[in-house]
Amino acid sequence: MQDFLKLEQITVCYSEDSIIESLSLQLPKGQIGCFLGESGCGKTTLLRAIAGFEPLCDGRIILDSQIISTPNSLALPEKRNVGMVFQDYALFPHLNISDNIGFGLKSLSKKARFDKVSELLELVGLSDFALRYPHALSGGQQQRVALARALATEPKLLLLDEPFSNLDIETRERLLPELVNILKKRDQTAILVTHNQQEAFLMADLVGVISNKQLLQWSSVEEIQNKPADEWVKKFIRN
Ligand SMILES: Nc1ncnc2c1ncn2[C@@H]1O[C@H](COP(=O)(O)OP(=O)(O)OP(=O)(O)O)[C@@H](O)[C@H]1O
Repeated sequence: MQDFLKLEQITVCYSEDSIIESLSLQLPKGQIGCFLGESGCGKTTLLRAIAGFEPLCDGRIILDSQIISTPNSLALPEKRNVGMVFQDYALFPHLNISDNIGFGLKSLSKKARFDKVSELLELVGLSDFALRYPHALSGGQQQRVALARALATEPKLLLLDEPFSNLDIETRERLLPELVNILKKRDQTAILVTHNQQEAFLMADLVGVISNKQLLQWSSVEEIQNKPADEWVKKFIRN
């Protein structure tokens, strides 16, 4: 399978301090990768570097055969065709839910835009909320709008930072297989950051365990569970 996303020995720093050091991985098209690791290990920083919000100190990032980050060049987030769902939703407060989801679809005809927004509203279970404004939705509902908005532009790569953290268990259990289903149907390549191992194991084709600035293992769920790379991964996975 052709590697669609390649991180080649990337180092990400804040000021003088490196947060991620010489990290490499490949993700084939249509696969879902997931980063796991203890709080503060750099999962979000890594996601932000892939999205183009953080420059690299070293290495390069290649997406669909295009170099999108090196220490000397950084394709802007909006130019690299990467969608991101943030922990804090980042919805437009002055737009209703339909317009939030359809924000990136202005080049479509009114009808095509309406159909696309309707499909996404249904996907995230918010068809009855199309005309509401973000402040009148629960945190979980806002998170689902953010997800629908990110999927709307059909990005080459979808990045999800703790996308389910504000959802109740029932919604999470309903949405998770639905999300995997829709990503797979669209051959959507995605990377997810989560604290929840169960979630990672249910969703991911490839799981990455990060600790001490390094990617300790990047492999299938089965391999992570049956052949952990070292004692640290073994202990972390069993926790
Ligand atoms: N803008 C910033 N400037 C300086 N240091 C930062 C900045 N953002 C994050 N850090 C530091 O970088 C490290 C990694 O943070 P990051 O948010 O990437 O971790 P994380 O694994 O996503 O954590 P969590 O699971 O708690 O969300 C932390 O030590 C954090 O304090």
